Amino acid sequence: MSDNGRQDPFGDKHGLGRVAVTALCLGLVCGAHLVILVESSSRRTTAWALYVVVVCSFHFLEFLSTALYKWRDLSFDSFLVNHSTAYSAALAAGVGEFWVEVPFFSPSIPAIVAGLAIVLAGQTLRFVAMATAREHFAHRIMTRRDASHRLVTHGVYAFLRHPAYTGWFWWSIGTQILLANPVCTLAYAWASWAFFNDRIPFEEATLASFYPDEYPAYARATWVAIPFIASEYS
Ligand SMILES: C[S@@+](CC[C@H](N)C(=O)[O-])C[C@H]1O[C@@H](n2cnc3c(N)ncnc32)[C@H](O)[C@@H]1O
Repeated sequence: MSDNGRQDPFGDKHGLGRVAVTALCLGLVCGAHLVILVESSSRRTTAWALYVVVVCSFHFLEFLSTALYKWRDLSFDSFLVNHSTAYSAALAAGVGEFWVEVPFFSPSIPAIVAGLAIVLAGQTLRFVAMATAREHFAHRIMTRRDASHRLVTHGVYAFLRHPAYTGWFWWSIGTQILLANPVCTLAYAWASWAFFNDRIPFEEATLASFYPDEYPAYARATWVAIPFIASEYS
C-alpha cells in the first residue's frame, strides 16, 4: 500500500517500481529532447528542447543528491516530481504559455542565452549546496533535531545561508526567461519569492532553536541572495 492507503500499482511498498519508471521516463524524455536540440533549426524548438532537458536534469540531480548523500531516505519522492500541486500547476502554466504564444513570436537569442545562463547558475548553486551539506541536507524542514545533524557553515554556506533555495529561486525564473514567457517570468518570480519568504523564516527559527549559540551569529554573517526575504537576520 502507498502512504495514502491506495494499492501501489507496482506492488512495491518502497516505491522502487515508481523510481525505476520515473527514471526511465525522465531519461527517455530528456534523451529525445537532446536529439531534438541537436537537430533543431529554429529558436522555438531550441528553447523548448533546452527547457525540457533542464527540467529533466533538475529532477535527476535532486534524486542523485539523495542517492549520493542520504541513500537511506531514497524513494520516488527524491525526484521531487510530485513536489506539490502548486509546483505542478506552475510547470503546466509555463508550458501552456509557451505553446499559446509561440505561433506569434519565437524566443529571441538573448532570451535563450540569458535564461540558460540563469538556469545553469541556479542549478549549479543548488547542486553545490546539496553536495556541501551532504547528509545534513533534507528536502523537508526538520522540526526536531537528529542526533547526527550538524550546522553546515563551510563552503558555499560560509557566505550564503540558503544556497539551495537561492539556486532554485533563480533557476525557476531562468526557465521562464529561456521560454520567453513574459507572464510566467513575473508569476514565477512572485510565486517563488512568496514560497521562500514563508519557508525561510520558519526554517531559520527551527535552526536557531537547534543551535541557539551558533545559528544567530552564523545567520547574521551570511546573506540570502533572494531579494526582500523577511529574515530577522538580514
Ligand atoms: C531543503 S534543505 C535547504 C537548506 C538551506 N536552506 C539551503 O537553501 O541551502 C532544508 C533542510 O536543511 C536544513 N538546513 C538548512 N540550513 C542548514 C545548515 N546551514 N546546516 C545544516 N542544515 C541546514 C534545515 O534544517 C532543513 O531541514
